[in-house]
Amino acid sequence: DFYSEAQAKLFLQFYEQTAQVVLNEFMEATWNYVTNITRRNQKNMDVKRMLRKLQNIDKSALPKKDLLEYNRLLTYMETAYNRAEVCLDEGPCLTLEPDLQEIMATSRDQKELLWAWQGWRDAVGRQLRPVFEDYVRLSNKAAQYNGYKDMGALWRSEYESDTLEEDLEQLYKELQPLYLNLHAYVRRSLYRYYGPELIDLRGPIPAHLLGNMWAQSWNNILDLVLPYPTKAPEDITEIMKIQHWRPEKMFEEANLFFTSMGMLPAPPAFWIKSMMEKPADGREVECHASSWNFYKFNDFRVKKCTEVTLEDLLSAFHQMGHIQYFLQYQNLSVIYQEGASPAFEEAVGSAIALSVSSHKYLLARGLLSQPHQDSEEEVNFLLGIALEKIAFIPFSYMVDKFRWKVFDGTISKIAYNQEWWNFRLKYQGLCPPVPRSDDDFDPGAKFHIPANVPYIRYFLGLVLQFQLHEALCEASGHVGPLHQCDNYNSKVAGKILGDLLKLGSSRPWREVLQEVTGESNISTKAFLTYFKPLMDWLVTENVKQGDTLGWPDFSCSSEE
Ligand SMILES: C[C@H](NC(=O)O)C(=O)O
Ligand SMILES: [Zn+2]
Repeated sequence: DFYSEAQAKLFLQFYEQTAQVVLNEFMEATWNYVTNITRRNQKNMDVKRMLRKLQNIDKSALPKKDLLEYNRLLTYMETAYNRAEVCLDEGPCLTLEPDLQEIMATSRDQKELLWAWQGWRDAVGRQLRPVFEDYVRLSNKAAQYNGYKDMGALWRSEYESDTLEEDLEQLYKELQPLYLNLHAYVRRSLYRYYGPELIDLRGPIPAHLLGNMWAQSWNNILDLVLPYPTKAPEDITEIMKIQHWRPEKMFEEANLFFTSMGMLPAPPAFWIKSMMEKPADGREVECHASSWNFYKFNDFRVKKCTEVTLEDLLSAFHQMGHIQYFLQYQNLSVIYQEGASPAFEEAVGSAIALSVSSHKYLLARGLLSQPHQDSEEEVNFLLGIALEKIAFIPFSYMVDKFRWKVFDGTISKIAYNQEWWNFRLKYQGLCPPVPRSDDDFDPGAKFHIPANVPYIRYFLGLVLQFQLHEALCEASGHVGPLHQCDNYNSKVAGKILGDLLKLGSSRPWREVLQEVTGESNISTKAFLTYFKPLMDWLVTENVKQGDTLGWPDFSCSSEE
């Protein structure tokens, strides 16, 4: 064998020490950059980034010249995204967070929505179009240096499966009926509000009307689509503002939930070093929310430009799920300090957030005052959750299906934008509200693409979070509909979840999943159980309205 046992141990010890130091320095430098985007920090970040790349040589054994070019491109794309803004003819410029996101979430004026939607894509997408093909070329070169045919293959290898793409297609097929019924119902509601000149009842939905810059989740248009408007739910965002919630309190709420389950509290450094709000001193920062492990005892931080809304409260729980994972596995070797798979990292916080969304929890925490929900109010409630979770199914599936085809060359650079919209039509039943050209680069308007962050983890995490939630609900002794389950205070559930997270990536994810849920594969069963009452209602409603599932009229008025 290549190493004797002793030599192998020695190597791993050496690796452990150097990796831990290099990783810590890399994270510090990158943190300094994303929380204060200046030229100097950028330079510093490049060097550190190289070290990090060199350190985990398996990730990019590129020749130095290519490595420098690759890092320059990555930094350029991410910086361009973080600095992009949309300026009014006279007066202020608007940033994505919070300005443009606020418009997309709250405006009901389609002209204003179009202005924000198009302005953002003009500001950031177009700028990245020229560099993206170099990014693709160098990504594939780096992947080939590591023995993969292209970067998509390297990304997929994270899931230790030689049937990943078939398994993903199967999960998507099982969930598609939910999406088609939600899409038809929402389209009907938007037709009532915006009228036939904007909405074709047999066509795709214009992408700027769904309450989100990328139409990836539609929770912000619940008021437009409420099944029983006379039984509208209380507005939790309003209640949070009236109760003077602050970002720090939102993270404290999440921390409290984990400790109520007997799990680990966020350490002092977290509360001191995190960036929980967009700085008021004019510093340019990367607002996209993320959690950070500094590979140094108890130094874990979150970075989020938190607004006081229900959406951001749930997002704070999502981030605290990442922090809890860091805490639980921090005594493992650096090599194992990651999730069982990236999907597990994305599922933890969101699984807890399913308890937080429950009527029972929100009532107990004083965020709702109405003691119970009748069956119609439950349909309203489930639709609210569906607008976030069911709408997200096709978006989270298609982002990397698109990128895998870009990396493997099926989608050539002259077709990037056209293919992106083909995928948006095929999977989401959306179309651009204004004609697009090949100078546009709409994929570049979504953080994860310029930031080089894989996305299929969110699709798998979406399914897995319900699977974990169901297992924890069973353990905590919940009886009744899954959507009424709240695991707050359950030490039994906390023990199961804590033991899962302590393993990091030291055990194959199928084994780990089997121990917690009894199944060794990611399964849509819990997702379908959770939404069954709503699905029955949607199917009945769509039949009553005579609505067509899907979008046989395949183009928007703007594309005629
Ligand atoms: C779902 C994904 N979440 C994240 O990046 O934390 C997103 O925002 O698109
Ligand atoms: Zn995440």
